[in-house]
Amino acid sequence: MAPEIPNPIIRVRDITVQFGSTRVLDGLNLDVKRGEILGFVGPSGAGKSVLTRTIIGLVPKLAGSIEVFGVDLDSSNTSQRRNVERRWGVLFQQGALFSSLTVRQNIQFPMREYLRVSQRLMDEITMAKLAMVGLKPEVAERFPSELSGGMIKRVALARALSLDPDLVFLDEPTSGLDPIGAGDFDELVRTLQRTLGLTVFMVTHDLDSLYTACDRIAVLGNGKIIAAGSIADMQASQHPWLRQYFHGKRARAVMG
Ligand SMILES: Nc1ncnc2c1ncn2[C@@H]1O[C@H](COP(=O)(O)OP(=O)(O)OP(=O)(O)O)[C@@H](O)[C@H]1O
Repeated sequence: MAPEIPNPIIRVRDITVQFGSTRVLDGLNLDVKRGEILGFVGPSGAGKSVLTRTIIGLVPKLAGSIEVFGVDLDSSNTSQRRNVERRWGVLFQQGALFSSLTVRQNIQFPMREYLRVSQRLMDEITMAKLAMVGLKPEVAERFPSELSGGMIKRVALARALSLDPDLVFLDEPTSGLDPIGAGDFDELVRTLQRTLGLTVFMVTHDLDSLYTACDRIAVLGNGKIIAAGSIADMQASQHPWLRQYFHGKRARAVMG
């Protein structure tokens, strides 16, 4: 386990998650620092999405505690929990936009849930968010089926940013994008993190993202964090999975 971080934005302690008799997370501990982009990696099926969904409350845990912004999510009341939820945004795997809603309606979805503002103000915020993620205003009236994969990711990011969050969860944001599209997306996330002071929890398989966008990396294996640190720490690790991942053929291609 990596050393504890003072006043982390997310503090996960001894989390255990099980489906039937299959234990996916097994006493996992993790801290996420304020203002960092944490890249969360690990073998396919290790439980990266499960941890993300457990932190945001979509998957029940068997044991352990989760604090976000210093609030223990189990002992908080409904209004405290809503206050925490209002301060995070989520980009789910595959973008997960509502297919029957336009881009504008998708981006306004969290606003309707959490804000009490006029339609006109919501429309103004929507246009600002579209510009923020590099999309033209006319995209607002399109449906998800009329967008490219890269545009869908950008709209999903705009939706995640709709409530001006302090923290965003990105679950494989560059999956399905070509290398140029993925590189552009990483750069966008980096720029937004710097300009908005965001903390970013990013599940990824993309080595380029780890090198170009992430400040720190945490690796999941056998239900626990097996390593956490900088890219240099990962490269120096003797753990077999890390050696394969950071020194294998794909890594050599990324490193040139
Ligand atoms: N709701 C569920 N019910 C039963 N099993 C589940 C459920 N959600 C996830 N799992 C199982 O938990 C394990 C971890 O899944 P998860 O999607 O978190 O992996 P991952 O590390 O994100 O993988 P990938 O990198 O391939 O996306 C898998 O074996 C999956 O089948």
